[in-house]
Amino acid sequence: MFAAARSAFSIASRNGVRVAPNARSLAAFQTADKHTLVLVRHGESTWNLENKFTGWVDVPLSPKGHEEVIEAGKLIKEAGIVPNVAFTSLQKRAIRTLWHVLEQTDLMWIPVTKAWQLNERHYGALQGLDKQQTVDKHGKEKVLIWRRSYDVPPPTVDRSSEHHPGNDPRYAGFDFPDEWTESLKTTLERVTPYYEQNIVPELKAGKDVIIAAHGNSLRALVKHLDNIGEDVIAELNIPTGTPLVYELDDDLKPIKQEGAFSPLSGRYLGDQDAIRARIEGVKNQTK
Ligand SMILES: O=C(O)[C@@H](CO)OP(=O)(O)O
Repeated sequence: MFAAARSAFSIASRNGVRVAPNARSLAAFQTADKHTLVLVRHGESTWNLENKFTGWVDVPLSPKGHEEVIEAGKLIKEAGIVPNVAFTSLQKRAIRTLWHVLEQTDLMWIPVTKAWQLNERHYGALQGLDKQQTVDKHGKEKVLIWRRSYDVPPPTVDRSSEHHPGNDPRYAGFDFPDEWTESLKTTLERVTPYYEQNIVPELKAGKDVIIAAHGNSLRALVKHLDNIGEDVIAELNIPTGTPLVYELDDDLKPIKQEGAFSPLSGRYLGDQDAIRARIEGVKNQTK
């Protein structure tokens, strides 16, 4: 939405005041404009720094990660983007990322929803292992298949493992299989329904949305948004702490942005060379 109209719309809604004088002007509000969806992968975590498979292990941001996402918040503010609602995972590296962004944009008051469906992909029995040592043990090809193939999951953990979600109180009330791990495909199978059922209604209601999440949960989401093929998504890496801005049309289909890195339609905010270097860094975690 146009900034002024958007803020009038959201302030009036917030105060419970009737916003649009009649249904026709409300429709005009909603059709004359684009919907903005901002995706942010968390900043560098302590285990990104140590090069360990992380998945659902709840590690914090590193000092550099904090800096990255403070900068991400500033970039969102400078771009004039004013999200109305926010979503994140149950993991502190993404939650803290969102907090920094909302602080920098002076939007700490907007509604925030946390959902496990936006978590990082569960890395099964690889969680906690050093990525390079895993390459040395199993070979580069095998590890690349575990990291980036669409549907080959890493080895599972069972209920006796500290990494099984059944042993973590935050997942109480959710029923996970005894043998648990996730591929990008199964990650997509929980991210996409969550997006459709919980985030799409917000976008359709005229809200602009920010999602702070993870490398692989966001790979799943952009695969869905941009209809990216299984082979192509294997090559796609998402940099830490870098806002990725989608503009969606009335059917919530992405509108290709100028400067978008193919195959994405959204554009990254910030120094484009530095972003390319960050993407390369993610790729090279297993050389
Ligand atoms: O370890 C992880 O959970 C993820 C993201 O940090 O790693 P990768 O990029 O190897 O999928």
